[in-house]
Amino acid sequence: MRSPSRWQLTGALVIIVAVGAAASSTRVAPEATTQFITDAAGRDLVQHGFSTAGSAKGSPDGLPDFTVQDLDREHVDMGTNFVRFLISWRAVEPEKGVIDEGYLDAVEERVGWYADRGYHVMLDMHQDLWGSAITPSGTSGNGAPAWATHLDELPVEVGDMWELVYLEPGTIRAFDNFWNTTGAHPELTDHYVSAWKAVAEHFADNDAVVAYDLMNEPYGGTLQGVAFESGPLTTLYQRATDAIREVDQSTWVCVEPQAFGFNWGLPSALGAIDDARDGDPRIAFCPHLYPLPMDLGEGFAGSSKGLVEGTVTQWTFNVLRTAEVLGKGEGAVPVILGEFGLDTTSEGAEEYVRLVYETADAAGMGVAYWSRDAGSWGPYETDGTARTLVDWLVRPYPRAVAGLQSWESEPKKLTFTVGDVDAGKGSAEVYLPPTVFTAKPKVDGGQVRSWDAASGILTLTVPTDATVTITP
Ligand SMILES: CN(C)c1ccc(C(=O)NC[C@H]2N[C@H](CO)[C@@H](O)[C@@H]2O)cc1
Repeated sequence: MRSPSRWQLTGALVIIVAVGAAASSTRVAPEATTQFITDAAGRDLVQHGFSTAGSAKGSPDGLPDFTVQDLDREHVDMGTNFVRFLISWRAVEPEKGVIDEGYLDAVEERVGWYADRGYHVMLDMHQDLWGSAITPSGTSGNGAPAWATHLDELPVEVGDMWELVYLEPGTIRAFDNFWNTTGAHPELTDHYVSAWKAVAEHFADNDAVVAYDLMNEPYGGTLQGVAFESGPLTTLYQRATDAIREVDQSTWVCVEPQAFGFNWGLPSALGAIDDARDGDPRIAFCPHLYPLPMDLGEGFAGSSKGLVEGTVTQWTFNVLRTAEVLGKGEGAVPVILGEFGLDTTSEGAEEYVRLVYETADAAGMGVAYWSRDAGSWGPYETDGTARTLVDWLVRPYPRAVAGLQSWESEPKKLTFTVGDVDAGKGSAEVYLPPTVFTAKPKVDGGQVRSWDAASGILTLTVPTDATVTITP
Protein backbone atom coordinates (compact mmCIF):
# COMPACT_ATOMS: atom_id res chain seq x y z
CA MET A 1 0.00 0.00 0.00
CA ARG A 2 1.56 3.34 -1.10
CA SER A 3 2.05 5.67 1.85
CA PRO A 4 0.11 8.92 1.56
CA SER A 5 2.52 11.81 1.23
CA ARG A 6 3.19 14.03 4.22
CA TRP A 7 1.49 16.86 2.43
CA GLN A 8 -1.63 14.83 1.63
CA LEU A 9 -1.95 13.98 5.31
CA THR A 10 -1.12 17.49 6.42
CA GLY A 11 -3.65 18.85 3.95
CA ALA A 12 -6.21 16.55 5.56
CA LEU A 13 -5.23 18.05 8.88
CA VAL A 14 -5.84 21.58 7.71
CA ILE A 15 -9.38 20.54 6.82
CA ILE A 16 -9.75 18.78 10.17
CA VAL A 17 -8.56 21.79 12.13
CA ALA A 18 -10.70 24.20 10.08
CA VAL A 19 -13.82 22.06 10.53
CA GLY A 20 -13.02 21.57 14.18
CA ALA A 21 -12.49 25.26 14.75
CA ALA A 22 -15.87 25.96 13.20
CA ALA A 23 -17.46 23.22 15.27
CA SER A 24 -15.85 24.34 18.51
CA SER A 25 -16.85 27.97 17.95
CA THR A 26 -20.13 27.16 19.73
CA ARG A 27 -18.46 25.93 22.90
CA VAL A 28 -20.56 23.22 24.52
CA ALA A 29 -17.83 21.91 26.80
CA PRO A 30 -16.45 23.11 30.15
CA GLU A 31 -13.13 24.95 30.30
CA ALA A 32 -11.85 22.36 32.80
CA THR A 33 -12.86 19.39 34.88
CA THR A 34 -13.09 19.78 38.65
CA GLN A 35 -13.51 16.05 39.27
CA PHE A 36 -10.46 13.99 40.16
CA ILE A 37 -9.41 10.47 41.03
CA THR A 38 -8.89 10.40 44.80
CA ASP A 39 -6.43 8.63 47.05
CA ALA A 40 -7.33 6.48 50.06
CA ALA A 41 -7.35 9.65 52.20
CA GLY A 42 -9.97 11.24 49.95
CA ARG A 43 -7.60 13.80 48.41
CA ASP A 44 -7.88 14.82 44.76
CA LEU A 45 -4.95 13.51 42.74
CA VAL A 46 -3.09 15.27 39.93
CA GLN A 47 -1.02 12.73 38.06
CA HIS A 48 2.49 13.53 36.78
CA GLY A 49 4.38 10.56 35.44
CA PHE A 50 5.17 8.26 32.55
CA SER A 51 3.85 5.35 30.60
CA THR A 52 6.22 2.61 31.80
CA ALA A 53 7.20 1.22 29.55
CA GLY A 54 7.20 0.50 25.85
CA SER A 55 9.80 -2.18 26.54
CA ALA A 56 6.99 -4.32 28.02
CA LYS A 57 5.41 -4.65 24.56
CA GLY A 58 7.87 -7.24 23.32
CA SER A 59 9.44 -8.65 26.48
CA PRO A 60 8.98 -12.42 26.93
CA ASP A 61 7.59 -11.95 30.46
CA GLY A 62 5.41 -8.96 29.51
CA LEU A 63 7.20 -6.77 32.07
CA PRO A 64 9.02 -3.50 31.35
CA ASP A 65 12.80 -3.24 31.42
CA PHE A 66 12.64 -1.07 34.54
CA THR A 67 14.19 -1.45 38.00
CA VAL A 68 13.45 -0.05 41.42
CA GLN A 69 16.66 1.95 41.03
CA ASP A 70 15.21 3.49 37.85
CA LEU A 71 12.18 4.54 39.87
CA ASP A 72 14.29 6.06 42.63
CA ARG A 73 16.16 8.06 39.98
CA GLU A 74 12.91 9.29 38.43
CA HIS A 75 11.51 10.26 41.83
CA VAL A 76 14.60 12.25 42.80
CA ASP A 77 15.01 13.88 39.37
CA MET A 78 11.41 14.80 38.54
CA GLY A 79 9.17 14.38 41.59
CA THR A 80 6.69 12.24 39.68
CA ASN A 81 3.77 10.66 41.57
CA PHE A 82 2.09 8.44 38.96
CA VAL A 83 2.70 5.67 36.47
CA ARG A 84 0.65 4.34 33.59
CA PHE A 85 1.99 0.82 33.90
CA LEU A 86 1.79 -1.31 30.75
CA ILE A 87 0.30 -4.79 31.12
CA SER A 88 -0.89 -7.05 28.31
CA TRP A 89 -3.69 -9.50 27.61
CA ARG A 90 -1.18 -12.00 26.19
CA ALA A 91 0.62 -12.06 29.57
CA VAL A 92 -2.56 -12.09 31.68
CA GLU A 93 -4.13 -14.95 29.64
CA PRO A 94 -1.31 -16.66 27.74
CA GLU A 95 -3.53 -19.69 27.04
CA LYS A 96 -7.24 -19.48 26.31
CA GLY A 97 -9.07 -19.45 29.66
CA VAL A 98 -5.87 -19.67 31.73
CA ILE A 99 -4.96 -16.62 33.87
CA ASP A 100 -1.25 -16.33 34.74
CA GLU A 101 -1.33 -15.32 38.42
CA GLY A 102 2.47 -15.45 38.46
CA TYR A 103 2.53 -12.59 35.96
CA LEU A 104 0.06 -10.62 38.06
CA ASP A 105 2.25 -11.25 41.11
CA ALA A 106 5.23 -9.84 39.20
CA VAL A 107 3.18 -6.78 38.25
CA GLU A 108 2.13 -6.48 41.91
CA GLU A 109 5.78 -6.49 42.98
CA ARG A 110 6.44 -3.49 40.75
CA VAL A 111 3.28 -1.77 41.93
CA GLY A 112 4.79 -2.16 45.41
CA TRP A 113 7.87 -0.20 44.35
CA TYR A 114 5.60 2.70 43.41
CA ALA A 115 3.41 2.36 46.49
CA ASP A 116 6.45 2.49 48.77
CA ARG A 117 7.33 5.87 47.25
CA GLY A 118 3.87 7.42 47.42
CA TYR A 119 2.99 6.84 43.76
CA HIS A 120 -0.34 5.87 42.28
CA VAL A 121 -0.70 3.39 39.45
CA MET A 122 -2.98 3.02 36.46
CA LEU A 123 -2.79 -0.42 34.84
CA ASP A 124 -2.88 -0.02 31.05
CA MET A 125 -4.06 -3.06 29.08
CA HIS A 126 -1.81 -2.16 26.21
CA GLN A 127 -2.20 -3.08 22.57
CA ASP A 128 -0.70 -1.71 19.38
CA LEU A 129 -1.52 -3.32 16.03
CA TRP A 130 -3.48 -6.06 17.83
CA GLY A 131 -0.75 -8.52 18.80
CA SER A 132 2.60 -10.05 17.87
CA ALA A 133 0.94 -12.93 15.98
CA ILE A 134 -0.14 -10.67 13.07
CA THR A 135 3.19 -11.47 11.40
CA PRO A 136 5.35 -14.62 11.51
CA SER A 137 8.30 -12.62 12.91
CA GLY A 138 6.19 -11.49 15.90
CA THR A 139 7.85 -8.06 15.81
CA SER A 140 4.97 -5.79 14.76
CA GLY A 141 1.95 -5.93 17.05
CA ASN A 142 1.71 -6.34 20.79
CA GLY A 143 -0.95 -6.93 23.40
CA ALA A 144 -3.37 -9.61 22.23
CA PRO A 145 -2.46 -13.30 22.67
CA ALA A 146 -1.75 -15.55 19.66
CA TRP A 147 -4.73 -17.79 20.47
CA ALA A 148 -7.02 -14.76 20.03
CA THR A 149 -5.49 -13.75 16.70
CA HIS A 150 -7.54 -14.74 13.65
CA LEU A 151 -6.35 -13.25 10.34
CA ASP A 152 -8.34 -15.74 8.23
CA GLU A 153 -5.30 -16.13 5.93
CA LEU A 154 -5.36 -12.42 4.99
CA PRO A 155 -1.95 -10.77 4.45
CA VAL A 156 -0.08 -8.31 6.65
CA GLU A 157 2.68 -6.34 4.93
CA VAL A 158 4.99 -4.29 7.14
CA GLY A 159 6.45 -1.13 5.51
CA ASP A 160 8.42 1.84 6.79
CA MET A 161 5.50 3.51 8.61
CA TRP A 162 4.35 1.23 11.45
CA GLU A 163 1.00 3.03 11.70
CA LEU A 164 0.02 1.85 8.22
CA VAL A 165 0.09 -1.80 9.35
CA TYR A 166 -3.29 -0.97 10.93
CA LEU A 167 -4.60 -0.73 7.35
CA GLU A 168 -3.37 -4.18 6.29
CA PRO A 169 -6.13 -6.73 5.47
CA GLY A 170 -4.92 -9.23 8.07
CA THR A 171 -4.68 -6.64 10.82
CA ILE A 172 -8.16 -5.35 10.07
CA ARG A 173 -9.50 -8.91 10.11
CA ALA A 174 -7.89 -9.62 13.49
CA PHE A 175 -9.76 -6.64 14.91
CA ASP A 176 -12.98 -7.48 13.05
CA ASN A 177 -12.90 -10.95 14.60
CA PHE A 178 -12.24 -9.50 18.07
CA TRP A 179 -15.13 -7.05 17.83
CA ASN A 180 -17.14 -9.88 16.21
CA THR A 181 -17.93 -7.66 13.24
CA THR A 182 -17.41 -10.89 11.27
CA GLY A 183 -19.88 -12.76 13.50
CA ALA A 184 -17.31 -15.56 13.76
CA HIS A 185 -15.77 -14.96 17.19
CA PRO A 186 -18.18 -13.80 19.91
CA GLU A 187 -15.96 -15.49 22.48
CA LEU A 188 -13.02 -13.09 22.17
CA THR A 189 -14.56 -10.12 23.94
CA ASP A 190 -15.87 -12.56 26.58
CA HIS A 191 -12.27 -13.52 27.31
CA TYR A 192 -11.08 -9.92 27.32
CA VAL A 193 -13.74 -9.00 29.88
CA SER A 194 -12.84 -12.05 32.00
CA ALA A 195 -9.16 -11.10 31.84
CA TRP A 196 -9.98 -7.67 33.23
CA LYS A 197 -12.07 -9.26 35.98
CA ALA A 198 -9.07 -11.39 36.94
CA VAL A 199 -6.77 -8.34 37.03
CA ALA A 200 -9.28 -6.41 39.13
CA GLU A 201 -9.69 -9.32 41.52
CA HIS A 202 -5.90 -9.37 41.99
CA PHE A 203 -5.58 -5.63 42.69
CA ALA A 204 -8.97 -4.79 44.25
CA ASP A 205 -7.47 -4.20 47.72
CA ASN A 206 -4.31 -2.47 46.54
CA ASP A 207 -4.69 1.24 47.37
CA ALA A 208 -1.78 2.17 45.09
CA VAL A 209 -3.73 1.02 42.01
CA VAL A 210 -6.21 3.83 41.44
CA ALA A 211 -7.32 3.13 37.86
CA TYR A 212 -7.65 0.55 35.09
CA ASP A 213 -7.09 1.81 31.53
CA LEU A 214 -9.32 -0.67 29.73
CA MET A 215 -7.68 -0.64 26.29
CA ASN A 216 -4.80 1.28 24.79
CA GLU A 217 -5.67 3.14 21.59
CA PRO A 218 -8.65 1.01 20.57
CA TYR A 219 -9.11 0.36 16.84
CA GLY A 220 -12.30 -0.79 15.17
CA GLY A 221 -10.91 -2.47 12.02
CA THR A 222 -13.55 -1.94 9.33
CA LEU A 223 -15.67 -0.10 11.93
CA GLN A 224 -14.44 3.46 12.46
CA GLY A 225 -15.69 6.60 14.18
CA VAL A 226 -19.30 6.72 15.38
CA ALA A 227 -20.10 3.16 14.27
CA PHE A 228 -17.19 1.82 16.33
CA GLU A 229 -17.09 4.11 19.34
CA SER A 230 -20.83 4.32 19.99
CA GLY A 231 -21.22 0.60 19.22
CA PRO A 232 -18.78 -2.19 20.06
CA LEU A 233 -16.31 0.01 21.96
CA THR A 234 -18.83 1.47 24.40
CA THR A 235 -20.39 -1.99 24.77
CA LEU A 236 -17.04 -3.59 25.64
CA TYR A 237 -16.25 -0.83 28.13
CA GLN A 238 -19.63 -1.36 29.79
CA ARG A 239 -19.16 -5.14 29.97
CA ALA A 240 -15.64 -4.81 31.38
CA THR A 241 -16.78 -2.22 33.94
CA ASP A 242 -19.64 -4.48 35.06
CA ALA A 243 -17.23 -7.42 35.44
CA ILE A 244 -14.68 -5.32 37.34
CA ARG A 245 -17.36 -4.08 39.74
CA GLU A 246 -18.21 -7.67 40.66
CA VAL A 247 -14.81 -7.85 42.39
CA ASP A 248 -13.60 -4.25 42.81
CA GLN A 249 -15.84 -1.42 43.97
CA SER A 250 -13.23 1.30 44.35
CA THR A 251 -10.73 1.46 41.48
CA TRP A 252 -11.55 3.98 38.74
CA VAL A 253 -12.29 2.66 35.27
CA CYS A 254 -10.54 4.81 32.67
CA VAL A 255 -11.65 4.67 29.06
CA GLU A 256 -9.95 5.83 25.85
CA PRO A 257 -11.51 6.99 22.59
CA GLN A 258 -10.37 5.43 19.32
CA ALA A 259 -6.86 6.69 18.62
CA PHE A 260 -7.30 7.18 14.89
CA GLY A 261 -8.51 10.73 14.61
CA PHE A 262 -8.98 11.63 18.28
CA ASN A 263 -5.23 11.75 18.88
CA TRP A 264 -5.09 14.38 16.14
CA GLY A 265 -7.97 16.55 17.42
CA LEU A 266 -11.12 14.92 16.01
CA PRO A 267 -14.16 14.45 18.29
CA SER A 268 -15.21 11.17 19.88
CA ALA A 269 -18.58 9.40 19.78
CA LEU A 270 -17.89 7.36 22.89
CA GLY A 271 -21.05 6.68 24.89
CA ALA A 272 -21.52 7.01 28.65
CA ILE A 273 -20.64 4.05 30.86
CA ASP A 274 -22.84 3.10 33.82
CA ASP A 275 -20.99 2.36 37.05
CA ALA A 276 -22.84 -0.09 39.35
CA ARG A 277 -20.67 0.69 42.39
CA ASP A 278 -22.24 1.87 45.65
CA GLY A 279 -21.57 5.62 45.71
CA ASP A 280 -20.48 8.15 43.10
CA PRO A 281 -19.50 6.69 39.73
CA ARG A 282 -15.78 6.16 39.21
CA ILE A 283 -15.40 6.46 35.45
CA ALA A 284 -12.48 8.52 34.08
CA PHE A 285 -11.28 9.50 30.62
CA CYS A 286 -7.70 8.98 29.44
CA PRO A 287 -7.16 10.23 25.89
CA HIS A 288 -3.89 10.60 23.99
CA LEU A 289 -2.54 13.64 22.13
CA TYR A 290 -0.38 13.32 19.00
CA PRO A 291 -0.90 16.21 16.51
CA LEU A 292 -0.69 14.94 12.95
CA PRO A 293 2.06 17.29 11.70
CA MET A 294 4.32 16.06 14.50
CA ASP A 295 3.38 12.46 13.73
CA LEU A 296 4.61 13.26 10.22
CA GLY A 297 7.97 14.39 11.55
CA GLU A 298 7.38 18.15 11.55
CA GLY A 299 8.70 20.10 14.55
CA PHE A 300 6.79 22.60 16.65
CA ALA A 301 7.99 25.40 14.43
CA GLY A 302 7.27 27.26 11.21
CA SER A 303 4.02 26.43 9.39
CA SER A 304 3.58 23.31 11.52
CA LYS A 305 3.45 25.27 14.79
CA GLY A 306 0.15 26.98 14.05
CA LEU A 307 -1.45 23.70 12.95
CA VAL A 308 -0.25 21.98 16.13
CA GLU A 309 -1.54 24.80 18.33
CA GLY A 310 -4.90 24.57 16.57
CA THR A 311 -4.91 20.82 17.11
CA VAL A 312 -4.19 21.20 20.83
CA THR A 313 -7.03 23.71 21.21
CA GLN A 314 -9.48 21.51 19.35
CA TRP A 315 -8.27 18.37 21.13
CA THR A 316 -8.80 20.00 24.53
CA PHE A 317 -12.34 21.02 23.59
CA ASN A 318 -13.11 17.46 22.42
CA VAL A 319 -11.57 15.94 25.58
CA LEU A 320 -13.72 18.02 27.89
CA ARG A 321 -16.80 17.50 25.76
CA THR A 322 -16.36 13.71 25.95
CA ALA A 323 -15.51 13.90 29.66
CA GLU A 324 -18.83 15.67 30.12
CA VAL A 325 -20.68 12.98 28.15
CA LEU A 326 -19.06 10.34 30.39
CA GLY A 327 -20.15 12.43 33.41
CA LYS A 328 -23.83 11.91 32.45
CA GLY A 329 -24.92 15.42 33.50
CA GLU A 330 -22.91 15.44 36.76
CA GLY A 331 -19.98 17.35 35.24
CA ALA A 332 -16.89 16.24 33.35
CA VAL A 333 -15.28 13.08 34.74
CA PRO A 334 -11.62 13.01 35.84
CA VAL A 335 -9.19 13.23 32.90
CA ILE A 336 -5.66 11.90 32.56
CA LEU A 337 -3.76 12.71 29.38
CA GLY A 338 -2.64 9.10 29.07
CA GLU A 339 -0.05 9.72 26.38
CA PHE A 340 1.73 12.53 24.69
CA GLY A 341 5.36 12.61 23.65
CA LEU A 342 7.76 13.49 20.88
CA ASP A 343 11.29 13.26 19.65
CA THR A 344 12.79 15.74 22.09
CA THR A 345 15.54 16.60 19.59
CA SER A 346 12.95 18.05 17.18
CA GLU A 347 12.65 21.80 16.67
CA GLY A 348 10.47 23.51 19.28
CA ALA A 349 10.22 20.39 21.46
CA GLU A 350 10.65 22.17 24.80
CA GLU A 351 8.03 24.77 23.91
CA TYR A 352 5.62 22.02 22.87
CA VAL A 353 6.10 20.11 26.12
CA ARG A 354 5.45 23.33 28.04
CA LEU A 355 2.30 24.02 25.96
CA VAL A 356 0.93 20.55 26.71
CA TYR A 357 1.51 20.77 30.47
CA GLU A 358 0.05 24.29 30.63
CA THR A 359 -2.96 23.08 28.64
CA ALA A 360 -3.39 20.08 30.95
CA ASP A 361 -3.05 22.26 34.06
CA ALA A 362 -5.67 24.71 32.80
CA ALA A 363 -8.08 21.86 31.95
CA GLY A 364 -7.58 20.01 35.26
CA MET A 365 -5.89 17.00 33.67
CA GLY A 366 -3.18 14.69 34.95
CA VAL A 367 -0.40 13.79 32.52
CA ALA A 368 1.54 10.61 31.70
CA TYR A 369 4.36 11.24 29.22
CA TRP A 370 5.06 8.65 26.50
CA SER A 371 7.28 7.13 27.55
CA ARG A 372 9.75 6.11 30.27
CA ASP A 373 11.86 4.23 27.75
CA ALA A 374 15.43 5.37 27.08
CA GLY A 375 16.13 7.24 23.87
CA SER A 376 15.32 10.43 21.97
CA TRP A 377 11.69 10.57 23.22
CA GLY A 378 12.52 9.71 26.80
CA PRO A 379 14.07 11.24 29.94
CA TYR A 380 17.30 9.25 29.86
CA GLU A 381 19.81 7.90 27.35
CA THR A 382 20.35 4.16 27.21
CA ASP A 383 23.49 4.64 29.34
CA GLY A 384 21.38 6.42 31.99
CA THR A 385 22.53 9.93 31.19
CA ALA A 386 19.76 12.44 31.88
CA ARG A 387 18.31 14.11 28.77
CA THR A 388 16.89 17.63 28.50
CA LEU A 389 13.37 16.23 28.94
CA VAL A 390 14.10 15.76 32.67
CA ASP A 391 14.43 19.54 33.08
CA TRP A 392 11.37 20.20 30.91
CA LEU A 393 9.16 17.94 33.05
CA VAL A 394 10.26 19.43 36.38
CA ARG A 395 7.58 21.95 37.37
CA PRO A 396 5.61 22.78 40.53
CA TYR A 397 2.35 20.83 40.72
CA PRO A 398 -0.32 19.84 43.24
CA ARG A 399 0.09 16.09 43.90
CA ALA A 400 -2.82 15.34 46.25
CA VAL A 401 -5.13 18.08 47.52
CA ALA A 402 -8.37 18.00 49.51
CA GLY A 403 -11.18 19.73 47.61
CA LEU A 404 -9.00 20.73 44.64
CA GLN A 405 -10.66 23.05 42.15
CA SER A 406 -7.92 24.49 39.91
CA TRP A 407 -4.22 25.28 39.81
CA GLU A 408 -1.60 27.23 37.91
CA SER A 409 2.07 26.33 37.77
CA GLU A 410 4.90 28.77 37.07
CA PRO A 411 8.63 28.02 37.43
CA LYS A 412 8.77 29.88 40.78
CA LYS A 413 5.16 29.83 41.88
CA LEU A 414 2.31 27.40 42.46
CA THR A 415 -1.23 28.64 42.98
CA PHE A 416 -4.24 26.42 43.60
CA THR A 417 -7.81 26.85 44.75
CA VAL A 418 -9.86 24.50 46.91
CA GLY A 419 -13.57 24.18 47.68
CA ASP A 420 -14.93 21.84 50.40
CA VAL A 421 -11.83 20.21 51.91
CA ASP A 422 -13.63 17.92 54.39
CA ALA A 423 -13.42 14.78 52.24
CA GLY A 424 -9.64 15.05 52.32
CA LYS A 425 -9.48 16.38 55.88
CA GLY A 426 -7.90 19.63 54.65
CA SER A 427 -4.69 17.84 53.66
CA ALA A 428 -2.59 18.95 50.68
CA GLU A 429 0.68 17.70 49.18
CA VAL A 430 2.54 19.54 46.43
CA TYR A 431 5.82 19.16 44.53
CA LEU A 432 8.19 22.12 44.35
CA PRO A 433 11.43 21.59 42.37
CA PRO A 434 14.28 21.49 44.92
CA THR A 435 16.58 23.33 42.52
CA VAL A 436 14.22 26.33 42.67
CA PHE A 437 12.75 25.98 46.15
CA THR A 438 16.08 25.74 47.94
CA ALA A 439 14.67 26.80 51.33
CA LYS A 440 11.34 26.36 53.13
CA PRO A 441 8.72 27.79 50.75
CA LYS A 442 6.55 30.79 51.53
CA VAL A 443 2.87 29.76 51.79
CA ASP A 444 -0.11 32.11 51.68
CA GLY A 445 -3.58 30.64 52.29
CA GLY A 446 -2.50 27.42 53.99
CA GLN A 447 -0.47 26.12 56.93
CA VAL A 448 2.77 24.19 56.38
CA ARG A 449 2.84 20.72 57.91
CA SER A 450 6.17 19.49 56.54
CA TRP A 451 8.81 20.37 53.95
CA ASP A 452 11.28 17.85 52.54
CA ALA A 453 13.96 19.90 50.76
CA ALA A 454 15.53 16.81 49.17
CA SER A 455 12.37 15.50 47.48
CA GLY A 456 10.65 18.90 47.06
CA ILE A 457 7.48 17.61 48.69
CA LEU A 458 5.56 20.09 50.87
CA THR A 459 2.54 19.07 52.93
CA LEU A 460 0.10 21.62 54.27
CA THR A 461 -3.33 22.08 55.78
CA VAL A 462 -5.79 24.09 53.68
CA PRO A 463 -9.14 25.58 54.72
CA THR A 464 -12.37 25.34 52.72
CA ASP A 465 -12.79 27.80 49.84
CA ALA A 466 -9.17 29.00 49.86
CA THR A 467 -6.61 30.17 47.33
CA VAL A 468 -3.14 28.94 48.19
CA THR A 469 -0.03 30.61 46.78
CA ILE A 470 3.42 29.10 47.22
CA THR A 471 6.67 30.87 46.32
CA PRO A 472 10.40 30.32 47.16
C1 LIG B 1 -3.95 4.17 12.32
N1 LIG B 1 -4.04 4.05 13.74
C2 LIG B 1 -5.10 3.25 14.28
C3 LIG B 1 -3.10 4.64 14.57
C4 LIG B 1 -2.16 5.50 14.01
C5 LIG B 1 -1.20 6.11 14.83
C6 LIG B 1 -1.20 5.86 16.20
C7 LIG B 1 -0.18 6.53 17.05
O1 LIG B 1 0.67 7.22 16.54
N2 LIG B 1 -0.24 6.38 18.40
C8 LIG B 1 0.63 7.20 19.21
C9 LIG B 1 1.55 6.44 20.12
N3 LIG B 1 0.81 5.52 20.97
C10 LIG B 1 1.48 4.24 20.94
C11 LIG B 1 1.52 3.54 22.26
O2 LIG B 1 0.22 3.52 22.80
C12 LIG B 1 2.86 4.53 20.39
O3 LIG B 1 3.46 3.39 19.86
C13 LIG B 1 2.55 5.60 19.39
O4 LIG B 1 3.70 6.32 19.05
C14 LIG B 1 -2.14 5.01 16.76
C15 LIG B 1 -3.10 4.39 15.93
